[in-house]
Amino acid sequence: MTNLVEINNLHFAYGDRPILTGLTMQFPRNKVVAVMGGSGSGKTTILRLIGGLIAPNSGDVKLLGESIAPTNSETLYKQRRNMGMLFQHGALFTDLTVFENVAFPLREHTNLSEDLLRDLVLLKLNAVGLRNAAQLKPSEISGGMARRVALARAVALDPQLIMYDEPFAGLDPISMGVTANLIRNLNDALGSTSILVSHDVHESFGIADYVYFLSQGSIVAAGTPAEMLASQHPYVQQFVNARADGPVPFHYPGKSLAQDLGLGGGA
Ligand SMILES: Nc1ncnc2c1ncn2[C@@H]1O[C@H](COP(=O)(O)OP(=O)(O)OP(=O)(O)O)[C@@H](O)[C@H]1O
Repeated sequence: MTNLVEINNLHFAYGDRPILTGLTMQFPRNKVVAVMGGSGSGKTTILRLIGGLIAPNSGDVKLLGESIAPTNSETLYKQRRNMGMLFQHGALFTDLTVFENVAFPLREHTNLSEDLLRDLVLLKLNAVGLRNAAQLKPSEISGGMARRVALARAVALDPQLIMYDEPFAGLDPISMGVTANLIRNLNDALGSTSILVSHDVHESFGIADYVYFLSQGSIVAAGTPAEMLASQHPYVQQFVNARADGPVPFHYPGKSLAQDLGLGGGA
């Protein structure tokens, strides 16, 4: 099986508001795949569906050929064991040291001896350059370092799938580059598959094998970063060139301003 994750003709709505409409995507093994799209286009929703936090209305998400089972806690628990997630606001536990933050998933999911656990945690911290910060508390490290600790924690169990939601948000340019390289290197060292949700074209294109552009609930363009840079698709062009005007909507969908102000007029 070449795809670790497959999404087939998936529909999802929050209440009566459709978010994803006929979404089909593939995430091949050992690849870093970026998912890009305007604010509110449904990128985080895709990660939540893959993580089984929410269930599709129709269509399905498969991990290793098996449907993600949000309603079967035993199956979902096993599937989650194969996933590392770095969510947008995935903060560290502030009262635990850096070491204990990374040890947390190992303590939760395994019965490793203290010695083995210590070695594994130190290896993960070493991979993100923070072995010597193991005994510090989150309040004693920088934002970029905290992101790297969260990264070490996300890969503590050597997951086959690693999902990143806006991993570059709020980082200075150097930390951004460091984080991007880490995402690529961890993916290759672990032989895993990474899904990267990000607005940052430069960093994402620098490390991704493949890029999906999401708009209005489905994929509007996809290809390698080089293909996307050469694409004439107006949506891709607006994104890649960071233009304020274009098909990427600025307004949250709903009534027009004229309607809201009681001036009549169309949508
Ligand atoms: N729990 C929820 N209940 C209702 N609507 C929600 C919920 N979570 C998200 N939404 C809506 O679903 C849409 C898609 O949200 P999502 O977070 O997936 O977008 P996104 O592409 O990740 O956006 P951003 O880049 O701004 O983080 C948004 O319009 C949002 O308002």
